[in-house]
Formats: sequence, structure tokens, C-alpha cells
Amino acid sequence: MKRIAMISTGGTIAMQADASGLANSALGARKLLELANIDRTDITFVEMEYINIPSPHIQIEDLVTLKELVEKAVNEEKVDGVVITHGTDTLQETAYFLDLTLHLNVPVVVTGAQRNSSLTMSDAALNIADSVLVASDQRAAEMGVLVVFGSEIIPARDVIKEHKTALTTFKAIDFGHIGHVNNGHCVWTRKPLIHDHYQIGSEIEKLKVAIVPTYIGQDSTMLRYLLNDGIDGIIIEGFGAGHVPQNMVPGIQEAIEKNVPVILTSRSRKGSMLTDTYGFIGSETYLRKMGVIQGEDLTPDKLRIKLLLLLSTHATHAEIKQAYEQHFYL
Ligand SMILES: NC(=O)C[C@H](N)C(=O)O
Repeated sequence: MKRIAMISTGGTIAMQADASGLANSALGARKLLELANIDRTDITFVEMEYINIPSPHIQIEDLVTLKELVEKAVNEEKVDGVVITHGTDTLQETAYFLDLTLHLNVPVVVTGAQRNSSLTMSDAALNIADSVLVASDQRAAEMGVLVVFGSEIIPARDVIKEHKTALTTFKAIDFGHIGHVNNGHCVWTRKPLIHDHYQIGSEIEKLKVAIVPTYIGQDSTMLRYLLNDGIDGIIIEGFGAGHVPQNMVPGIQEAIEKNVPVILTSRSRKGSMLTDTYGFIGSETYLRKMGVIQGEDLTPDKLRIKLLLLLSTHATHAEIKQAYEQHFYL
């Protein structure tokens, strides 16, 4: 007999049409399990109704509590696997936060839905049923936190919400999914190699880390505004192989002089950035010499989650650099 925890947090998967016809929060863990109508006599469920909010309303402190709830489910309720239902808008950040902070030997799966259960062809029931299947497969425990969506199994580190409305929105666009659900079975095809773990320090909710975009004509105005506002860390979503407009360079320099870590990623979603190819002002070599840290092949929102964790434990500049560059640039 397997014990699976079902932790509900809200999102479209938990929504139904209200009297006005608009989708609003309605269902908690128990109702979601009823909806999925899972026919498994070998599984008992521990229902944990945590919050019921649209995922754009999730705050970093909610993620800290969610992580503690997962630990409680495993350590006190002795569950063999955990399924978390969540809105899709911020699901990739939550999944990555849990991936970086949990140290458990049980499967942890995050899922959601693109169409609420009042709509025809809602994906809510299927995604729950698939997630329960994955969470009850012990091999899933070796893969880090997983997202199960559209019958695909995707590691939290790689997953992005790629499509605004499609039912197969979650993809690992560079690397592909590592397994899928077929005929009521998990089919595993790959295993991720990168597993980073960080502690959550004190007062993480008070830290300010911003994501700054690049575009033709971008300058240092946003950076200076953020620095004046007491920003603790900056993620720059640069161009292509890791470049910014020359007029951003003075603002970046000011951040570095103030000991505010600046992490660089790219608005091009696939591949890794270059490190020693171009020499122009604002190029990747120029920025690296200034002290900018190369972000991994991660989306800006995930780089931000990682920086919040690192700053919460008062990591030094060298430790932050190591945390981001260890897999690719050392
Ligand atoms: N499909 C969804 O879940 C989107 C919804 N706005 C949410 O993230 O809560």
C-alpha cells in the first residue's frame, strides 16, 4: 500500500466557473481527487489543503511554507510520494524552489491544468491521475522535483511554460522530457545530472531581486532606479550569447561597486551563453571582466529564485559565482 500526499495550492486546476461565468478558486485537495476519480485500491491519500489562490498571487513566503508542508507529509505523515497542484503561471518557479531546497528520498510532483474543470476537455483530471502515478513510482525519487503535465514528465530545473493556452504547455525546450505516462505506466527514458541544493536562510521574503530586460535602446535608468531603491541582486536578461547595450554598462558598473550581484542570462531560451568570443563594450567577455556572473541555461525567474536562496544565507560573491558557474564555466 502506498501513501500519497495531495497538497493543493489553487490555480486553474482548482477553479470552476462562478455565477458570472469567470473562472475562480473552488476546489481543494479532496475535491480534486474526487474529480480525478483514481481507481487504485493500493493507494491511500493524505489530503492537505494548503491555500487556494491563483498562482500569480503566490509569494516567496508561501513557497517556504509549502516546502515545510512537503517535509511534514514525508517525515510525519510518512507518505511515499507527494503531488502538489498549482497554477501554471508560476509553477516553474515553485517547482524549482522545491527542487533546490528539498532533501527527500520520495517523489515530489507538481502539476496544474490549462483548462478549469467547468470547461469541456479540461486537463485537470488527467494531470492529477498521471501525477499520482508518477508520485507512486519510486524511480521518480531519483529525478529531483518533477512536473507532470500532458502525460510528460519534466525535471523542475528544465521546465518552462512555453505556450499561453495549449494543454501541452510545459516543456524542457533544450533537453526534452525524461519520461512519460502511457497505458497507466511510467516510462523513464533519461535521468538529469544536475542537482543543486541550498538552504533557506532567514528573512528571504524581505530580499529584493529584480529581472532587467534588454532591448534596442535600453540604458542604465532601470538599473539606477533599482540601486536607489536598495535592490539586493539583479538578473539581466541579455541578448543572444550574453550581451547588453553599451548604455547599460555604467549602471552595471555601479551595481558591482555597491556589491550587488549581477547575474547574466539571455532572452534566447536555448543553449548556453558564450564566455570568451566577443570583445565589444557590453559583450560577454567585457561583462565577465567587470564581475558579472554567468547565469546558467536557466530562465531569469529561476535564476532569481536561486539568488534569493543564496542571498538569504549571506553567500559571498565567490560562493554566488560558484553556485551559478560550476556546471558550465569553471
Ligand atoms: N492555468 C493556470 O493555472 C493559470 C492561472 N492563472 C494560475 O496560474 O493560477
